[in-house]
Amino acid sequence: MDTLVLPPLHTASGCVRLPGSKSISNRMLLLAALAEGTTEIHDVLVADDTQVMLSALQKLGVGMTAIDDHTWRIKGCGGDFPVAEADLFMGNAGTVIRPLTAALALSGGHYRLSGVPRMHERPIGDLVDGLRQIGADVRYTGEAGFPPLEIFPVTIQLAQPIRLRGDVSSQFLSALLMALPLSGQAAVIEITTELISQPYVEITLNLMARFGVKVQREGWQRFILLAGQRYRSPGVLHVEGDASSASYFLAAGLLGGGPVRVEGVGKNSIQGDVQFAYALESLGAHIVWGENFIEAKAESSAAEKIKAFDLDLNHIPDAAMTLAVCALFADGRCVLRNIGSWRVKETDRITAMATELRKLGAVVETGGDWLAISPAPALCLPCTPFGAPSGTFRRNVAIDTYDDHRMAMCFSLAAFAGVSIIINDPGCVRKTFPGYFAALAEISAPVIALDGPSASGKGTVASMVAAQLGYHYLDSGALYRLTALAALRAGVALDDAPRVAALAAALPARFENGRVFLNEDDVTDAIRTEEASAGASRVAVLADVRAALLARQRAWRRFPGLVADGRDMGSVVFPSATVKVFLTASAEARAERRYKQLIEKGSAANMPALLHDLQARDERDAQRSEAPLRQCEDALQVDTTLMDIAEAVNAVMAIVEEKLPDAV
Ligand SMILES: Nc1ncnc2c1ncn2[C@@H]1O[C@H](COP(=O)(O)OP(=O)(O)O)[C@@H](O)[C@H]1O
Ligand SMILES: Nc1ccn([C@H]2C[C@H](O)[C@@H](COP(=O)(O)OP(=O)(O)O)O2)c(=O)n1
Repeated sequence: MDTLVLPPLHTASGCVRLPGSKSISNRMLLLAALAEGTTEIHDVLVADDTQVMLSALQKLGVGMTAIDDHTWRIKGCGGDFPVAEADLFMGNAGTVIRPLTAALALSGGHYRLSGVPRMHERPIGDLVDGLRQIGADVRYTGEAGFPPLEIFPVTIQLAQPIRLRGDVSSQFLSALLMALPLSGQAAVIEITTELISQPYVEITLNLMARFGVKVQREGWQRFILLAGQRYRSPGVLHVEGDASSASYFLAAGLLGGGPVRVEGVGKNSIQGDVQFAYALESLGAHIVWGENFIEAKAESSAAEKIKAFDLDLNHIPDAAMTLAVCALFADGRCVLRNIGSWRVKETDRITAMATELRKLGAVVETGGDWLAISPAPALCLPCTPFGAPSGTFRRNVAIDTYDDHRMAMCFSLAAFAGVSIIINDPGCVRKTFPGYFAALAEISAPVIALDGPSASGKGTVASMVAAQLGYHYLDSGALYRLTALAALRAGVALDDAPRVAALAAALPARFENGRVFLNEDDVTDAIRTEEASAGASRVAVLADVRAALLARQRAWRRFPGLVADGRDMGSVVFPSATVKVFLTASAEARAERRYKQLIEKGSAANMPALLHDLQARDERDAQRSEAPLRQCEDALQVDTTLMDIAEAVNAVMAIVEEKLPDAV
């Protein structure tokens, strides 16, 4: 089994672009297929659960074109699927099997629906009961009440109101609501129990309205559809970012100090899970709401724990899992209430959560629909950006994830206790967020930033420190050199900012085993020539070029950590770096090093000319308006004039040991 070792995490800050919402993506894809006309859907989530929907619709003969990875053009079939008989694989995607079962039951075809073994343990009886009341012929081919299912063609009768339970999953109601307009008849649904997870039903009603179908609702008990309503394509739609996925990063903003901003959801989101931000506020987070972002940071910078909570979380069952892990950091017993739906999700989440939290040392009590978590006294930690005593937390615990993406994602937050955590089968996040760990690393993986002038030894020292720690290494200067080389080769003037920036943004660069490639061309030596060095220094003054390279540099921040060298690593690219070193040496010492380097390579070298060039480059790097070379206030200086390489490495390692003791 694959495992991922997360390093101890201490701080989190930065910005995360969220993947598209799963709930919205799958509803929009289905409604577009059921509509008349063509719909273009942008920002669709690319993950297992949406792939299940796309594959099923494709198999049903719906006309679909991928414009790019995240954009689909769907030619609606008005509910008349061109393929009238099919076997459809539903994986473990509840947001696919429930609505498709209802839509297919009303479509007049013959279909078989099955999924992974866990899907065959997840109840669907309430929906089937609802469908049978209107004459649908849906049969269980395994155990009664559970998939797999077989659906036969019938004539639908909507004379009586449909009586439906709403206390196991709100998806049964969403599924019926989305399917009923296919009948063209008037319909009434009466909910016979409490309706859980109501905000998800609101998403359904909202999206149906965008496709032209209005549902009248009397409280959460009665839903009325007038006759003759048909879905019509609204043209172009955009999927919001996933609010459940946002919860991990917002929680990281609290546990790791923040601020952490998630982009793609905001104050006008139609997803109920944005309410998680209010829950987090009650734990001590400071939240800022924007049109298209939410930002979280710890309210206080003093050493304190997060506040214990007792919350009814029925409205945010998915994001609530994130709160369960936050409870490890609380100042007392925390209670999560009204979360019975956890029992029928990807796994029995109440049992799974309790088992894994106990491994970390928490005392956990469970009930049918609740969970109480008391951090063991040893776990009552101060919020970590302010110095958690990591010796008190169980370290290197291996967390089982039960093929449940949310178990993997929420338990990653336990690393903010300042201990390493092992995530078993981390790949299960592919269900809704394949890039989750990369995104978490970009805001939280430890960074050691080494800045300084040319030939101070940055590259040599940074790569050796990275090797000692097992960290990744970013030679940011190489990106400027590659940009200059690409421009020289393409005949683009080095001061033509827009064109050089375009080259920088699309740089087909690869770093492999110490070699550097532009496309398939090994340019390791070519970027070190004097021409490329002078060119790099010229393109580095262009603001557009620096902006174009920013995201690329930040993407190097991966687990277990990064050593980055350059001119602005600590000031601009990684301002939250845990360790910042300014490496320097006298101009004479640096010129002498370059001289030796050239002689060793067998190149001609002239000491006075080298010194002159180096001073000119220092001047240009220091005087430019964009990210000039300077020592940050929070950087420690290491002057290597009188040090050899080993001494310089030791000097930097001594700083690392003090600032990042658990890395060494
Ligand atoms: N402390 C040092 N003492 C002597 N030579 C050094 C030292 N640090 C680096 N060098 C040598 O100086 C040259 C330039 O070092 P490099 O790491 O490329 O500097 P930078 O990345 O700062 O431009 C290399 O040949 C390297 O071996
Ligand atoms: N983060 C960075 C890294 C390099 N640069 C500029 C500074 C130099 O002129 C070029 C090449 O950088 P590099 O570190 O490879 O150069 P030296 O080895 O220090 O001579 O790019 C920058 O502006 N910002």
